Parts: sequence; C-alpha cells; structure tokens
Amino acid sequence: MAVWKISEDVFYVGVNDTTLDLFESQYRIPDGVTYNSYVIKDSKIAVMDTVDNRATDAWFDNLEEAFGGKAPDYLVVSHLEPDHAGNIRKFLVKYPETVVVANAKTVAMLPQFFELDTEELSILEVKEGDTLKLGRHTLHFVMAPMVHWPEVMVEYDEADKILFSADGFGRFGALSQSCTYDAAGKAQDVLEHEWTGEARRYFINIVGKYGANVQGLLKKAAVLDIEKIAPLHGPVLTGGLEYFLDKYAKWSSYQPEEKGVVVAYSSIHGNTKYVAEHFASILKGQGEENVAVFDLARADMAQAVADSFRYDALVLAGITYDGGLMPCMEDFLYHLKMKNFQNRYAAVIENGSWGPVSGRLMKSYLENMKNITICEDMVTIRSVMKKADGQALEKLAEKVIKRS
Ligand SMILES: Cc1cc2nc3c(=O)[nH]c(=O)nc-3n(C[C@H](O)[C@H](O)[C@H](O)COP(=O)(O)O)c2cc1C
Repeated sequence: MAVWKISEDVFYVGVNDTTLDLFESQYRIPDGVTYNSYVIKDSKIAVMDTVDNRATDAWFDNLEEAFGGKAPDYLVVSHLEPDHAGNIRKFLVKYPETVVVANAKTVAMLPQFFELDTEELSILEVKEGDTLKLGRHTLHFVMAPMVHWPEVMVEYDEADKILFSADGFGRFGALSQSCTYDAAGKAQDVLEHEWTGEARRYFINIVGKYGANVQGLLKKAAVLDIEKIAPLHGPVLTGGLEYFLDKYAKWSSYQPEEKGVVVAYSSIHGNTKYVAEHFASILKGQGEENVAVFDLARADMAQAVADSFRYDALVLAGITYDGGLMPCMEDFLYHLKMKNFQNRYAAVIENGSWGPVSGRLMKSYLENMKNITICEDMVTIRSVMKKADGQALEKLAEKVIKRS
C-alpha cells in the first residue's frame, strides 16, 4: 500500500499483512491486519512507531518515500509490543542520528527486547504533560498505563488535532486505501470493511481486560480537541468521532451495546446443538431481534466473546462431559472471566445422559463473574429433547425475553 497523507504534512507509512494466520498467535484475521506507522514532516521529522518484523522492507520503502531524501530526527515509541517496536533496532542502524522519544518505563524495558547500548543511544525521555516541538506541530505526551501494556503512551498533535492512539481504536483488517468513516462508523469507501465488528473483536479480546485503564485514557482524551484518531492497527478515523468514542466508552465500562442474546453451546452428537438452535428460534419467534448462536467447538472464540459483550444476555447450553464440561465450554467461560465479563443476564440449559452436572458447573462459573443475573430456571435435557423439554424451553425463553 502506498504512502498517503492524513493531513498536509503527516503521512501514513504503515503496512498491510494479509499472510499472518493468527494475530497474537490466537485471533483469526481473515481480512489481515495493518501495522501502522506515521511520519510527521515538519522542520523536524518524527516517525511515530515502527512496524512488525514481518513488514520491515515495505515499511522502509514507505519511510524513504515520505522522508523525500531527508533524515528523521525523532522516533517516537508508544510501547514495546513487537508488532510495533519490532524494527527499532534496524531503524536505528539505518538512521543512527535519530533521537528515540519514549517514557521511563519504555526506556527501562528497551534492553529486554534489543541488545542495544542505551548509554550510546540518544534518548529523549518524556513523561505525562511533556511536549515536543517539531515546528508547526507540537506533540503532547499522554501516559496510558495498562492500555494494555504498562509502558503505553499516546501522543496528541496540537496542530492537526490528531491523537496517535497506540493500540486504542485499533481494528483487525488490512486497508484497501485511505478511507474515512461516517458518523455511524460506516466506511465511505465501498471496498473498505466496516469498522465496528472487527474493532469490537479487537478491543474486547485484546484490551478488554483493562476497561478501567481505558476509561482513564478516555477522560484525558475528553479535554483534547481531537479531529483524527491515528491508531496502530486499522484505519485512521476522521469525522464523526463521537461514534467511535461512544463505542469505547461502552466497551470499557462493560455495558452492553444493545439488546440481544448470545446462545453458546457445546454438543458432541448434535442433540444440544438442536436444543440451542431451537431455543434461538423460540426467542426470535417471541420477538428477540438479535440472537447469535455459537457452536463453541467450531466458532471463532474471539467472535463469541465479542458478541457476548455486545449483547445484554447470554444463554449457555452445554453437555456434561466426563463428569465436567466440554473443554470448549470451559474455554469460553475462562475467556469471559479473563476479559472481565460482567453486568449481564444469563440462563443455563444442561444436558447429561446419566448424571448431568454441566448446569451447576456453568452456573458456578457465572457466579464467579461480577454482576451477572442468573435466571433461576434451568432446563435439564436427558440426552435427547422430548416434548416436555420443548415446553420447558418455551417457559425459559419467556424469562429470557423479560430478562427475569
Ligand atoms: C464422550 C462423552 C462423555 C460424556 N460424559 C457424560 C457424563 O460424564 N455424564 C453425563 O451425564 N453424560 C455424559 N455424556 C452425555 C452427554 O452429556 C449428552 O447427554 C449426550 O452427548 C447427548 O448430547 P449431545 O448430542 O449434544 O452430545 C457424555 C457423552 C459423551 C459423548
């Protein structure tokens, strides 16, 4: 992807990666991902973060194009995760006169990642509230600890009102080209993917555990006059920023985005799958508009987790397996707990052929989460759904519809 301007003299120099199978060795990325980096070309030239080692050559080509024969003065390091910091060493070998701009935690961690002699490096250590004047542009440094690494900071460019937001506001998916989003988060370019689904899947799974820290950053951002958000993955956001900020406020405070039900099931021989699908169709028939069904053994776990955060109700339908839960159900509940799942309504359907215990076990996971209202009624299926089970499911659906 070519270099493109995000303002008069700020360039996007990031790189698409459409060959990586799993982001963070766990998240499916069918549409790829970008490693974003930016160049501010002023009296002084600043490079905002490097890229993953998988994208080194393309990034250096982009840098040369953006520099236009000049040499960079600063390399701003927002944090040290290798998908952004992976090329610090190679960059400094190529441009040894560059001053590294980083906070104290980053400076301390730098030698863990690179065998660099920090004594030899030119480092400008910055802290909360510090500024760096590049000419027309002035960068303000804002610390964002544990969003989602301890040393994270973001940078605000006063001149063009750009927030360089590190991993915040990131999204999976490669970029077809420069693209803007309207006030409902819809891409203006028909070739571009919509923002919300993959931004949600990215946020909930990667940053979701650190909601309180994100809230802290949002508070700091609220006093800034921001016109563009330039994250380290996915598109630069312009116009209608309220939409994106509102999503982040919801996601980070663990509030459901909208009314809806996730029905997540585990099944070996298909009977509980049938029950789950049947239950979903009862819900739809009773007027529930948003119902998402996940086969936990086969579905994208990150999508099941993200949709559970999106909606306000969760129904678990799980078989008893070797006196416990099927591993995929256990894995799902572990993920929810890890990501701080809370403030939701839940109901449970169990299946067992000789000694059903999955209902009790699923409930105990839910009880260990914060502020989960668990429906008192639980349906127990013995192996295969019978007529009487159908009636019990109808009754349970009425309760789920009322969240009672
Ligand atoms: C390998 C395996 C282990 C099972 N372990 C138990 C168990 O420990 N206790 C129990 O009551 N049922 C057990 N079941 C039965 C299931 O809980 C369930 O009733 C049965 O698989 C039908 O549901 P399904 O078609 O959705 O798989 C087991 C089934 C399988 C295939």
